[in-house]
Amino acid sequence: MGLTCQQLLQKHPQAWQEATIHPFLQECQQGTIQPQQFNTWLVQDYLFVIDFTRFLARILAIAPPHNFDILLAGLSALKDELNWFQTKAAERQLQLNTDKQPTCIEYCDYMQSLSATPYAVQATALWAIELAYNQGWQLPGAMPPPYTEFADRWGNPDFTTYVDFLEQQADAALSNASEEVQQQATAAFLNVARLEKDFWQMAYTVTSDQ
Ligand SMILES: Cc1ncc(C[n+]2csc(CCO)c2C)c(N)n1
Repeated sequence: MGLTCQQLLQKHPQAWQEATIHPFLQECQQGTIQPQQFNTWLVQDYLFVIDFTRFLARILAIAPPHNFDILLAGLSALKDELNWFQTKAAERQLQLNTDKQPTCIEYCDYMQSLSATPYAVQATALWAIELAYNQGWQLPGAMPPPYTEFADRWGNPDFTTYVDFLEQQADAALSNASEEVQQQATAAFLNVARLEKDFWQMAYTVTSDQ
């Protein structure tokens, strides 16, 4: 019996809710988030996306060629994404040349460690990481400025379509995976969910000098 991404969501609703529903996002939607907390998240997410770019490049290196279209689209979108983070940070006068916080380090180390796992596991993790932002920024509903463009960037229908393609690719890789690989994919999904929750929380626990 194969494993699918939808089964992971159905079997672990609590873990996934905690990854995608957080006071940070609700306060963005209400316009009540403290700028210092938002800025902490923004800088750390930029540092995360740099490592995510390397993670995606390593996935491309082991992907079957028929998955290249989607993965290359994702990689080339990251060029704009990183530039956009730099623009947002400059607008807020934030220093991007900053140390990673422990949660950001843990998440980046985790993505690095996934390179030792089979493609099906990495494709599942990639889908979960992107879905977390797609749903997280979509679920609260329309956000007021200056958060509108953040919510639109990751909640928009084109990004949802991209995440759907990632799901299809992960499902295809999982469909002929052994029991052991399916267990690894489940563990990856749960790790991503936990790290996403911790990443939102990081904005509150860290006293930022931003
Ligand atoms: C902690 C954290 N988790 C997931 C994402 C999602 N994400 C990673 S790269 C990227 C750009 C398009 O592929 C997006 C949306 C994030 N940014 N930060």
